[in-house]
Amino acid sequence: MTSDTAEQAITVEHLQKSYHDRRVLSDVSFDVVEGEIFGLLGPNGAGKTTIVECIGGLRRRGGGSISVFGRDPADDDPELRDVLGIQLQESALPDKLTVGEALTLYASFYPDPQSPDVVMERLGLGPQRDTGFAKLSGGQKQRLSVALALIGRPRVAILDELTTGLDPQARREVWSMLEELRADGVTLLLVSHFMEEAQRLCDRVAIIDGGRVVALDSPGALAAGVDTLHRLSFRPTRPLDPAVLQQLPGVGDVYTSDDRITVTGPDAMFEEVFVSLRACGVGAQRVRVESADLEDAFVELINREEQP
Ligand SMILES: Nc1ncnc2c1ncn2[C@@H]1O[C@H](COP(=O)(O)OP(=O)(O)OP(=O)(O)O)[C@@H](O)[C@H]1O
Repeated sequence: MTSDTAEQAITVEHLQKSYHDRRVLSDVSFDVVEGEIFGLLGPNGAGKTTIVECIGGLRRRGGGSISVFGRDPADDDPELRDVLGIQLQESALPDKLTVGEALTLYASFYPDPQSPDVVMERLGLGPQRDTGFAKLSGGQKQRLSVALALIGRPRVAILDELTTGLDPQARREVWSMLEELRADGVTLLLVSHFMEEAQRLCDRVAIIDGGRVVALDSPGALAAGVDTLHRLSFRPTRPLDPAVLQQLPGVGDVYTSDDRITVTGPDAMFEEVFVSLRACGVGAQRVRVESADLEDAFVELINREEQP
């Protein structure tokens, strides 16, 4: 967690980037405080990878400024390489290079690396120590790319869709590992499409859409922003035409799945729904009520952006 005395790990101000005259980042600003897990969320093509590649010094920005612990990634400063670990969506290594060799090689680039054995163990790659890169499964390649990003004991690690392609158990193991890293004071910048991941891990998230930051806050605060939205679901005791509920004041969506009906809307809709059910002579069984979460906030923010 962050403390009052923590310094800025990453500062991005008015970042702009175009590819062949097409503007993909128009004006992106945010900062990541030392020791926090910061998430970048957004739909496909929003510009998240471009942002992290500019921060990692892998892409030249078109405008604005970036600082990583006071260093500009555009300067190709060798000290930056020692403090920053980056795992990208698709990393390719020579087919025959084994997991053990790759980690030993990468460890040799850094002044104070972690032991390849420890990292292999932590990421469950021990059994693949002597397996060549081409023979690893998609999830094993993913674990290896995370291991390579962390081997140099970075102060800040950028992880782009690190759990995509991992099975649920491996995903949870990686989450625990990230929580341990945070406890060790490592700053983490995650790009993710998994709202559950962001909600569980991130201290703050920026939602990116169309090359801009459309919201930035803690997952809880973003969810609270759409907290007027609730989801009521129940099993009707008799068949019910969903259109009856759809026309009630305040009701947003009504959908049926298996034998359940789900209705979304503000607090005030509950009474309307139950009065209407009673009027139709329909009872409600196994009633569930859920409040908005980060995913609801994400969908609402992106929809809002898409409206003319
Ligand atoms: N090398 C490139 N040349 C031209 N256009 C590119 C290049 N890389 C990315 N783009 C475009 O820039 C935009 C932003 O891409 P980017 O990969 O940063 O998005 P993203 O938010 O990471 O997407 P995703 O969630 O799908 O990974 C997209 O429209 C993409 O097509």
